[in-house]
Order: sequence, then structure tokens, then C-alpha cells
Amino acid sequence: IQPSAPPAVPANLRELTWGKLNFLHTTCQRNDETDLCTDGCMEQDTHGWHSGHLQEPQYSADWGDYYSFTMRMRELADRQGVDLLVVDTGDRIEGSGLSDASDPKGKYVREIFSAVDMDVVTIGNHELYKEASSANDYLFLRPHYADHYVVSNVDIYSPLTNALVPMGARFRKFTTKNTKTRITAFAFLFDFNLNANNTVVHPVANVVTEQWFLDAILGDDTDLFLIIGHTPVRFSPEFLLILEAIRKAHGAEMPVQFFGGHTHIRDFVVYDDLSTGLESGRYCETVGWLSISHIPTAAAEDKGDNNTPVLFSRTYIDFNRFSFAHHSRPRSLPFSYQPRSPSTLSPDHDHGHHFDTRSGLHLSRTITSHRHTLHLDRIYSCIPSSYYLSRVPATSPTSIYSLLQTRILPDLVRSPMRRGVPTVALINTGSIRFDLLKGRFGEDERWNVSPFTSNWRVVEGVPGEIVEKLASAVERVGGPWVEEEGRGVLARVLGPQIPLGPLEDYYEGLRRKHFGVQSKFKSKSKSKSNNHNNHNNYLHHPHFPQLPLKTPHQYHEIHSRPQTLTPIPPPGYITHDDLYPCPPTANQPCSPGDDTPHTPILSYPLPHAILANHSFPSHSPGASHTPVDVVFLDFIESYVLAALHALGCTVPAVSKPYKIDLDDNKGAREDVTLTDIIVEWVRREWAPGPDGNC
Ligand SMILES: O=c1ccn([C@@H]2O[C@H](COP(=O)(O)O)[C@@H](O)[C@H]2O)c(=O)[nH]1
Repeated sequence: IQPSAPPAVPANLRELTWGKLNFLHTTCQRNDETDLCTDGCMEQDTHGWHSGHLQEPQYSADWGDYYSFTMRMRELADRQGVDLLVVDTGDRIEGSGLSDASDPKGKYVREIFSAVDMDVVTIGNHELYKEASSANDYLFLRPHYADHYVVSNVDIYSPLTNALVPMGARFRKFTTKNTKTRITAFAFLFDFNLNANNTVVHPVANVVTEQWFLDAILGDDTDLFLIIGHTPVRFSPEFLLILEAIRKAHGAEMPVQFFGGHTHIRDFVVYDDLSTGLESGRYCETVGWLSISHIPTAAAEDKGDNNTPVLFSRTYIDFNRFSFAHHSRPRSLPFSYQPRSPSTLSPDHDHGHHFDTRSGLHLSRTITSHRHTLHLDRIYSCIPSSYYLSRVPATSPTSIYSLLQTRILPDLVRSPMRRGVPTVALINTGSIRFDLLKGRFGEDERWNVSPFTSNWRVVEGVPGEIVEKLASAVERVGGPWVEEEGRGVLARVLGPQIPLGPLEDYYEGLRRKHFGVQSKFKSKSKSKSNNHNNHNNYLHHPHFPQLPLKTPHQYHEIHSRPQTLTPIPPPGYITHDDLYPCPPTANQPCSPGDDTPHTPILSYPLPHAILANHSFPSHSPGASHTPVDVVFLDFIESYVLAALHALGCTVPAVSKPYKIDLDDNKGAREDVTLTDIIVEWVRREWAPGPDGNC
């Protein structure tokens, strides 16, 4: 744990269920340039949050604590004669000072991340946005993790030879240490198309027909297929295609375990009797735990062990030392637990404390030292009260979007070259990544809130009537400014032929179009309890990052369930997945998945973009002819130009840079970012006290 982090609050934890095969899962985000790691656990879209959450006790463990956790859990697995595998599904960079404040970005995070052994590790979309990020992954993580670094559908133009080569191993076949389970592992990135042009992402639909893939899945050398990937587990056409291919080759009896990511949620999907998928949240808030009671193998067949049903269990572990220490404590466990005498403990672990390891403590100190080098504890501002990303509707006064729309953007997205010109500014809501929490706001938090390097662009002289239509389209639909839906649909959505409707209708249409296949539980229960089922599916659309407990009725429903709760459970997730609330027809054990009972945090759907009107006198006489500057982030340039075009505006092929003067003695600049704007605004508005502290 970092010295400035709050200690975890003790809670009545739900115990983990161990099986013969167990996994720890993270999807981290890290940036990298230099050297690398080792192998072994499971994780979630970490986005560089390896220092832990310094303002939230429930997620305050750091990567050193996670290191110790994986080591202790491996010990418990060994002592029971079962297996523990550790995996990470990518997006390790962009989201924290540790990964983004260094030059080059990610200089320190790679070294830190790679201290943890991974059995299978892969990339996310954030590793591919910039040429340098994928090149560094290829140059350093690939050799470090060797054949454990698996990337089944991405190629890279090698930074060394310029030849197009596979980004990582296409697959990995291995036999587990204790139960001798034979595993064939793949790792697939969803069909991402916003990568820099030094990489090529092959659509999963093509890859599953390629000969190398068919050869890899055929034969009788596999007891379980392990498919990890930076791909959502629910509504994912990519994962369903892979499952379909494996089912075609091996029938219904082959276990297929998926670990996904990208949508930043906790989720668990039951695809069929022998296939499930786990997604383990975001930002080092969650470690996913998955266990499989046993895998039917040839050896088990000989012992007659294959006759009992295969059961899956999942738990979302809060990323704090209390949870880590609790779950890894030596105790009586289901599979013949043998306490080791102290003298047989490895030197790394034999230092009188049952949780910490020497290497874990060393890693925590290394993080502290890098934080110091990067000045991450420098304070710019003291935020008087929190502004949230999705805990409140985007229109609420305590929404960070509302603060941006009404104050920050109008105040600072201005150019001295365009004084007096009516202006509107558009940002994609995805450019904001985290809450602006009450308290210190410094060099670390700036990257938490918005880590991207996009600059501002402008289309000048857009007729007022088009700007009015753009504003109304953004308000009503939000604009599909995310890559999955950005595949050419924006013009159609904003075009007059598509009736614009409420957000729910829009999502419903997309869901029907793209995600026809439902999980077994979903389809069974649908016939019996349509309402419940639709509700659950709705909640788990990728654009609803976490359970939105929308009505007091739902709140009551959760809290009236019998649970052992501490008097005031810490705030956090109450995850709805395929096992909770219990589906009416479930034949799997049904239970809440969060290890810690929480007081729920609400989560509301967000529009895809917000538009701030600085000075455009909309609805006033003559407004429809007023020429307006439409300013936006370069990340959404192609979408904004397409939208303006669809609305009848003659637009240039590319927009112009928009120069902003932040009054910081640097003059008007083209390289100002949204992050710079936010830092400058909160610095002016809520400066720290004379001693520099909050
Ligand atoms: O330069 C960038 C890159 C990304 N974004 C936003 O991030 C999401 C993707 O992030 P995930 O963690 O993979 O969900 C993308 O849809 C954009 O909204 C950005 O704003 N600028």
C-alpha cells in the first residue's frame, strides 16, 4: 500500500470457492517502453492504477500488495494440489500518473506490472492507439513474457525490421502444474479499428476460419480451452464466434473458459453447461476469481471422477489489503490442506507475516519512489465537493460533464484569434475517465480524470441552424462516438431518415441488430420471466458500465436479501450477472458475486458526447444564419465532420488546429489538451491553501 493511501475498512467477506482449476483475473492498463516481467495470475483494465486508489479505501491496495496476494494464493493452491492461473486482459496504460506522467509514457509502469507472473497476458485497444505503445509492448513485454504473451488476432510492423509479424504468440498450449490439465489458450482483441497504422487487427470472424486456428483447436491434446481477450463477455459477437468454432470441433463436452474486458464492468456470463465468461472491472478496483470444480480429463476418467457435474464459481474481489489478506490466509480448505512448517517456506515468504512478501513490499517501495520522481504527490487544487462520472445523470449539477459543459469548456476553450466569434465545443464523454473527487487534485489525479493527448480542432463558419441540429442530436442520442458503434453509423443516426428517440430505444435497436444470441440462462428464463430478463440484459449492455440501480424498488430488493452485512458496508458495486439475482431456472449455485457487501453506488447511462455552448445565441432572431466555430477534440474529428456533412454542412476534408491561450505565459498553443484545460480551471477556481495543502 502507498504511504498516502487510506487503509482498507474491514468487512464481512464472502468466502471464495476453490476448485481443481482456479484463476485470478485483472484487465490492467499500463504504459511501457523498457524492460519486462515474469509469469503467473488474473486481472482487470488496470489503466496504470498500480499505485492503488489513494482516495478510496476499498481499492487502496497497490501492485506490490497484488504481487503478495498472487504468491500467497499460489501457495494455497500448491498445498491443496490444485492449480491457480493468473491472467491479464490488457489496457494497462492511459489513466494514471504512474503510467502517463513519464516521458516516454509508461516508462515505470511496465517494470512494475511485469513483476507479477502471468500465465497468459494480452493487449487491449489502448496498447494500439499510438504507435509507440504497441511498439514498446512488442519490444519489451513480448520477450519478457515469451509464449505467455498471447495475441491471436493482431500483427505489427516490427519496429526492428518493419516486416509485418504476429504481435505475440498466436496461442499457447501448456499442462498445469498440479492437476496436469492440458490447456490450449488464445487471446483475442475485439474487432477494433482505431489502431495506429503500425498494427493490423484481424476480425475474429476471419481468424476462426484460418487454417492455423483450426489446426490449433483440432486434436485430442486439450482438456480445456482458455480464451482470454480484451473483449466484453456479454453481447460479444467475437467470443460467440470462437465458442461456436470450438463447439463445432469438439461438441458440447469441451470446457471453454473466457476472460474478457474493455467495458470496465464486473460481469459473469454462462454460455452453456461447460462454458462461462468473466469480466473483472477496471482500474485496479477488482481482481476476478473464477474456479472450476474439476475438469473432465483422461486421468480423472480412470479414477471415475468424471461423473459429477462441473461447477463454476466466480467472485469479484475488492482491490484492498483486507480482502487480499483474508482470502489468502492459511486455513482449512477443501482439498486436503497441509500446513507447511515455517522452515519449508520460501525465503521470500518467511518473514513472520502471513500476507506480505519481501518482493511485494519492495515493489510497493519502488512504486513510491517512482511516484516521487514523477512528482505525483504535487497538489494543484483542492476540490470542495465531488463531481461524478456516472453516479449521477450527466445533467446533474454534481456531474463532471455538467461542470465541463456549463463552466470549464465555456471559460477556457477560447482562442485569442477568434475573439467575439460565437463558439460551441464538443467532447466525447469517453474522454473523461474518472470522478473529480472531493479533496486533493494533483499531478496523479489529472491523469485519472483525463489521460489523453488529443488537441483541439475547429470548423469555422458553420451556419447556426446546423449547430442547432447538432446540439439537438447530441442531446437526444449522444452521438455514437465510440469505436464499436462508430463504424459508419453516425451519419445514419444523425441523418433525417432515422427518427431520433430516447437513448433506451437507440440501444435496444443496436442490441437487437448486433447481439441476437443470449446466454442459456437468459433464453430459458426469458420465456418465464420476461421482465426480469430484459431488465438484466439492459443493465449489461456494454454502455452501462455497472449496475444502475435506478429505482428505490430495486434498491430495496437488493437490501432485503438475507446477507451478513457490516453496520455500514463500504460504497461499491453490487453486481448483477448471470448468477445474481438468481435466475429462475438456474442450475448453477446462485449467489452475489462481490466479495464485499457494499452500499450501492448508482451508475447512469451517459450520452456519447456533450456540447458546450459558449456564446452562440441559439433561438434568437438571425441565429440560424450566424456563423459559428465548432471546436472539438481531434480524437472525434472524423465523426464530427461526418455529422456536419450529414446535417447538410459543406465541410473541409480536415479541420484546422484551434489555438488556445491558457494565460500560463506560453501564449496561444495548438498542443493544449482537455487535461490541461481541466487542470488550469480547477487551479484557478479552487487553489490550495497557502501551505500548498488541502
Ligand atoms: O485518445 C483517446 C483514446 C480513447 N478515448 C476514449 O476511450 C474510449 C476507449 O477506452 P476503453 O477503456 O477501451 O473503453 C474510447 O471509446 C474513447 O471514448 C479518447 O477519448 N481519446
